[in-house]
Amino acid sequence: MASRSIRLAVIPGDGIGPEVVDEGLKVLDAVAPSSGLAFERTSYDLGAARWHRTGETLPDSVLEELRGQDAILLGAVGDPSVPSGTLERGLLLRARFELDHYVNLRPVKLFPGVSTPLADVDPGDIDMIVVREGTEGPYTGVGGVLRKGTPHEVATQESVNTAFGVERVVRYAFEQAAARPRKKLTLVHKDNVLTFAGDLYQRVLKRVGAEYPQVSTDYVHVDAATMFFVSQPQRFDVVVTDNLFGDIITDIGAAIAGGIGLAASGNVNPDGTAPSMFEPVHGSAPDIAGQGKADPTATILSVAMLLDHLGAGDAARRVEQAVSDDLAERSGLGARSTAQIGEAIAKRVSG
Ligand SMILES: NC(=O)c1ccc[n+]([C@@H]2O[C@H](COP(=O)([O-])OP(=O)(O)OC[C@H]3O[C@@H](n4cnc5c(N)ncnc54)[C@H](O)[C@@H]3O)[C@@H](O)[C@H]2O)c1
Ligand SMILES: CC(C)[C@H](C(=O)O)[C@@H](O)C(=O)O
Ligand SMILES: [Mg+2]
Repeated sequence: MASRSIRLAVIPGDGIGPEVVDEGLKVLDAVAPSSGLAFERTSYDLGAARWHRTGETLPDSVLEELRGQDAILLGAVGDPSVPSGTLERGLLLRARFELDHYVNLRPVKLFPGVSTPLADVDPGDIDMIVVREGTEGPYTGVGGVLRKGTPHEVATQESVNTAFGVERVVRYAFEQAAARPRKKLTLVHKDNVLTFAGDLYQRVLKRVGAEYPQVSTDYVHVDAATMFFVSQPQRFDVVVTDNLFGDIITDIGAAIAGGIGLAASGNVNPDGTAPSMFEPVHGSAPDIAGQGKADPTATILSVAMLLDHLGAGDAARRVEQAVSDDLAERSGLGARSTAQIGEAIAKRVSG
């Protein structure tokens, strides 16, 4: 069978980013020959080291190169030696915004044999997808500061929500819900306080929902959602929420599903006007960087999402199965290094 050629951009980034990406690529190399895809990889030197050297975060020329790729795999960005926000906004958010990643897809699933801090959880109780809006909300950078450094300083950070932006992400979430057995979509917001944005989300949910009579909908305030994630995770099937709420609840989602080292994500451009970008939910973890302690599983599961996105569903399922088998045996294996976990999963995929 002739393989379809895929241009894959790899952005290892900072801290544990390069360590976990190495393992993700080992697994990709193991599955690629039987995936129907042939990957041509280009690695991009972006992150703290480049910023120190050149002052650049994501130069226009690199952004244009990224646009020409079919998909992107990213490790993590951010480093204590760089002012907070410089790389997060200048590199990661710039890529998400410029490449119109309006869906930030974050599955929250407890794999068999993985321990969760929650008591009395049955298999299947933690199995949801968070559809986080990716290009709007409080993330756009609208706002500013007056009288900085004085006792009268005023800092504003506005949440931008457009009918266009809300409708497209809500519609995507309905499509996800319609394709799942439970067919349930929960809007998570804070419409009792953020009345303008919350009301827009509510009206769009109702209007678009009329086209999906088979999907049941409900609404949970974000503060209550943080509680229900921990006390009744089985309430949730597909969740749609804004950019900031989605950021916060998916770290909780990671914690209930076995830890941040297992949480995968895709920054998806569903219209295909630019490449989608896959990355673990976690950050650069400076506290453990360079020690071989990082769990590469989140990145490996992000590789599975990347394969799925590229139409290689069978290969994606094989990677997920290999991860699931590895996780099922993990508790008996003692501590393993980043590379040992990656190699064990790659071996399962190959053989
Ligand atoms: N997508 C991204 O690139 C991304 C996401 C989150 C945070 N960040 C950035 O990363 C830096 C650190 O942020 P933070 O400390 O809030 O979040 P973090 O996710 O990097 O780390 C939080 C905690 O989780 C642990 N952890 C994270 N990933 C792990 C893994 N794979 N295996 C084992 N343990 C893991 C860390 O050791 C740390 O104790 C900051 O600069 C932040 O802005 C980047
Ligand atoms: C680093 C930061 C910009 C990012 C976000 O807030 O989206 C991160 O926390 C994430 O969850 O991917
Ligand atoms: Mg986050």
